Amino acid sequence: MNPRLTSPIPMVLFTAIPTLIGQFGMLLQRVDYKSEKSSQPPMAAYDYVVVGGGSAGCVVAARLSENPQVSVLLLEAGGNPSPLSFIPLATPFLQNNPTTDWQYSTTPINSSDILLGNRPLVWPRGKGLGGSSTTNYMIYMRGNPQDFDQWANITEDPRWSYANVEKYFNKMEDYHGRYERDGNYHGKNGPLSIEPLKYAPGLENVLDAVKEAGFSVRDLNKHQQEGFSPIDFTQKRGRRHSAYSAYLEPILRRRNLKILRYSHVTKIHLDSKRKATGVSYVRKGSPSYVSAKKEVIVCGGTIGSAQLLLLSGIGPSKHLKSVGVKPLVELPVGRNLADHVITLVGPIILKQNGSVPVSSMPADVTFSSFNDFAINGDGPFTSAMGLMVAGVTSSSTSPGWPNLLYFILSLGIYDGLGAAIDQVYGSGNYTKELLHPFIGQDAHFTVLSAGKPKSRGYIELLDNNPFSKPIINPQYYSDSGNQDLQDMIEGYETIVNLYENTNALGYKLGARLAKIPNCAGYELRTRGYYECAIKTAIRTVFHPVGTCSMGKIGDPKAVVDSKLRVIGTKGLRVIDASVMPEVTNANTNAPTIMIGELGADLIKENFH
Ligand SMILES: Cc1cc2nc3c(=O)[nH]c(=O)nc-3n(C[C@H](O)[C@H](O)[C@H](O)COP(=O)(O)OP(=O)(O)OC[C@H]3O[C@@H](n4cnc5c(N)ncnc54)[C@H](O)[C@@H]3O)c2cc1C
Repeated sequence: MNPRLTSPIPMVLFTAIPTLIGQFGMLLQRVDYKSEKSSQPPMAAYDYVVVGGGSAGCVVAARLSENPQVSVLLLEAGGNPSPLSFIPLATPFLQNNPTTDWQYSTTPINSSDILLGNRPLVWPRGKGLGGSSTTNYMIYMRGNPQDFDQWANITEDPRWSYANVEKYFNKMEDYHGRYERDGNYHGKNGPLSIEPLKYAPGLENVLDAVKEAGFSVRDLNKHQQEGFSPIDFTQKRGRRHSAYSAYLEPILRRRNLKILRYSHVTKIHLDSKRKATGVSYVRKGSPSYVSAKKEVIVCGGTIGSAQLLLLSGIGPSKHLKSVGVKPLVELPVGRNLADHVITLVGPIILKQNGSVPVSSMPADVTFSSFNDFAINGDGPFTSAMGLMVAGVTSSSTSPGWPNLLYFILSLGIYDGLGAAIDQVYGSGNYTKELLHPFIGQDAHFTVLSAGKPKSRGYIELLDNNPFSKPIINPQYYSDSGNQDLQDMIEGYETIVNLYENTNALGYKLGARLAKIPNCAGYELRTRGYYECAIKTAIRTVFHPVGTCSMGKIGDPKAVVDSKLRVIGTKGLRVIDASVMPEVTNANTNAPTIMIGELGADLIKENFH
């Protein structure tokens, strides 16, 4: 037993934290809601109307309004980022929280051999300025160069090749990460601050094991190749640095940029020539309309953008008719939904007869660690869920192009950890019960993800009410060749070897994978066991993309062209994660911000 994990903080108090944070968040939001009064009412028309102030929307609004000659309106359904969002340690409490999150869930994942079967999965999406970049885990990863070359192939537009998008990554970065001294590969002086991992008990053991297992420890953002690395985060002085902090906060007083919060856009209006003329929105309960003189730019994210296009009559006509929306433009909106499905490998119990350094939220929350955070931007408060190492490897089907993604978490098991994980995923009491026998033990977990999944899901409208949550069916593991599952099994084996068959972790720390009760019938460390474990707790790592995919005209999957213009319309673009035709083998915030930068340049081509 590790005494740090059976903290002196009474558990009743600790497990009450999510509720307290929820109540506090509600209070803050009430104040923020009341404060949303425009000193000047919005104008009747703007050159550009941007819908959604998330990762991409903040970039687009900021870059377009750099030109004082153009007027820009940004409409965001939520409010300002919650003050809690700046504290990385509080990240898990921002999800599934009505003040910061849309609280979407999927259709029930139904398969008889899935323990979480017939249960919808929680699908968090950030609500408010900064969007999901204000609620995410801040991991900074560009993706593999081949991921972007794949987009260039699909669109037949070299703008999306890595050779071209690299300059946009450099433009957005103010890089002070782990590899700062490693040449000029990263951008400096861009708006988005990137810092190295600051709190990671047990990191050296993992890095030693990685090398023993034959992998390199290398910068995964430098022409991504197989390997592992301590994670770089979008933080500034240890605080979250979201798209809001990076792009909008510094320009809030710009005169040609109007931001309206608590403004939910309900419809895009198209004239008889399919030109976008403006949008309807509901601001603090009151309906309104605003005209767009040049363009409407939809940045509502993978769910929000698809939903808004569908509500506006852009999508599969059969579906639109079935929910009472008049079809105007036939496009596969909402289809081609790709996401990084995950399994949580663990708990991996470390050293049975003594303790090793691991992070533990109750023990980490001390006055002195808070001070360290407030004054130095350092210490446990900079850490979200004990995240410390990321990795990418190639399965046997994808040599030379990594298609598996790993995140290693140092997380000792305290009473309340299982409930915190269940809160994030909406997985009932599954994790709480799984971890209960191990309370007080040092542990790691690995989030293992199919980084280049073949399975595709869809988003549809439930009805024609813009405030109804859409139907989300991710259809994980539905690919015809069963490739996603086979890749995940290989990834599982990689992690078990890393922990159990290396000196640094297996021998010195006695790392052992704990068995999942649901898979008791399978021998541990067999493919049968891995398959059972993977299917037992299917979850997301929150990277849905592709519902407004870009492609060349005539491509049956394409919703926007390579300039991100909605096909068959005028004056209407989508710029956000939904346009990725294939997900990158990486977290999706960095590529989405890059899409915002490149997309803004595409619009600027028409400035003169
Ligand atoms: C819990 C979580 C953890 C994640 N962790 C990471 C991570 O560690 N690293 C990483 O790189 N990526 C991570 N991601 C993914 C990444 O944050 C997203 O891919 C990225 O933020 C998507 O950006 P976006 O602009 O497409 O959408 P969003 O950032 O979600 O922005 C969409 C915005 O539009 C607004 N909106 C939607 N509909 C409307 C409407 N009708 N009217 C007005 N406004 C509207 C929303 O409120 C929101 O502000 C995570 C995501 C989540 C949810």
